[in-house]
Amino acid sequence: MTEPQASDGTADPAIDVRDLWMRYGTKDVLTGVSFTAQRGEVLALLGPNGAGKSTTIEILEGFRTRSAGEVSVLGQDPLHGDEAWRARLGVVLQSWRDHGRWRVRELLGYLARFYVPFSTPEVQRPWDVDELLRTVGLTEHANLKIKALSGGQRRRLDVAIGIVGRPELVFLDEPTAGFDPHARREFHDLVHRLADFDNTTILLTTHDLDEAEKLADRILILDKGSIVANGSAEALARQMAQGAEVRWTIAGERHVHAVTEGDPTGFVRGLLAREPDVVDLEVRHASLEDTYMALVHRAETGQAESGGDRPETPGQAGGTPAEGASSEIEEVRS
Ligand SMILES: Nc1ncnc2c1ncn2[C@@H]1O[C@H](COP(=O)(O)OP(=O)(O)OP(=O)(O)O)[C@@H](O)[C@H]1O
Repeated sequence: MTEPQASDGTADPAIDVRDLWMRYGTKDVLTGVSFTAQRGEVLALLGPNGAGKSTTIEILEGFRTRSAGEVSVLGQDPLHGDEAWRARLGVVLQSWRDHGRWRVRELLGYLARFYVPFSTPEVQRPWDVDELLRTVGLTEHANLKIKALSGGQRRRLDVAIGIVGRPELVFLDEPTAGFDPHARREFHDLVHRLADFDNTTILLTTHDLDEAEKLADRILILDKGSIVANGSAEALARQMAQGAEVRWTIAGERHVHAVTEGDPTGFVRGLLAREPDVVDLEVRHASLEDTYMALVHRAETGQAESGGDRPETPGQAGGTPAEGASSEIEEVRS
């Protein structure tokens, strides 16, 4: 795919949002959101319920009029996007329940035809329907009525509908809700394929942090209308100084040590040199869930970027790296 080049020779970002504000009545739900997505990047937009994720996505899709700020999506202001611009976008909404009487292949074939006029030498539109059915794992269900599909199959169809026009940018709102683990794995492979081979830019929302960590090049955390974190899962963990936790057993006694800075390998090497009887050695890095909980907690309690108490992150049996705020701490647990 040929990418548009900016005057400085770099590719234009697929999404460029600057100081975006949204007010519903007297309530500000977005208060100065800024971020970009480069071509081929996979971004996960995370945040608690009501944080403003759907509002942000709907503004980018051109379905909602913003109160203030600058927004460019594939080089266009979404408020003025024409049909040709819309044909370059794919949208997978949280759910839609019409077309129940249509059959799967029939509906995809019908929708595919709308994209024919928007085919270009670089991007041939639409996607071949049988190939698309194979890609999303619906070949066996191609002749079923849509109302006869299971929830997960229906979600695969939603994804197929979103990408049938071979979009350059796809918005996926909680795409794998209702997927079984196998379908989820297949969907993740599809996202990687779209991003890596077709250079498709993907912005997804999810409440599944494991999914965000697996799929996203970059994670944006939105809380109470503003972006409180923007970076890879590793960068966010570093930003929160959430290092690793080393656990081991000596003579039946369990030990835990938090390494809050740098690579835990040095600590492990020293430990093994010092204690030849170590067994059951484990190194556990902070999960995205640890980091997410810490970042949202920090944003909501107004703690400063550096310093302040590090919050406890709930739901972590046996403690988290964040709890061992000092690398001097060494606990013994039996
Ligand atoms: N049309 C509307 N009119 C008034 N308030 C709205 C409207 N749509 C959303 N809101 C409010 O804006 C805030 C952000 O909602 P939004 O749906 O963008 O959040 P979200 O992050 O997508 O949440 P969730 O994770 O629950 O889907 C919420 O407080 C919501 O009540």
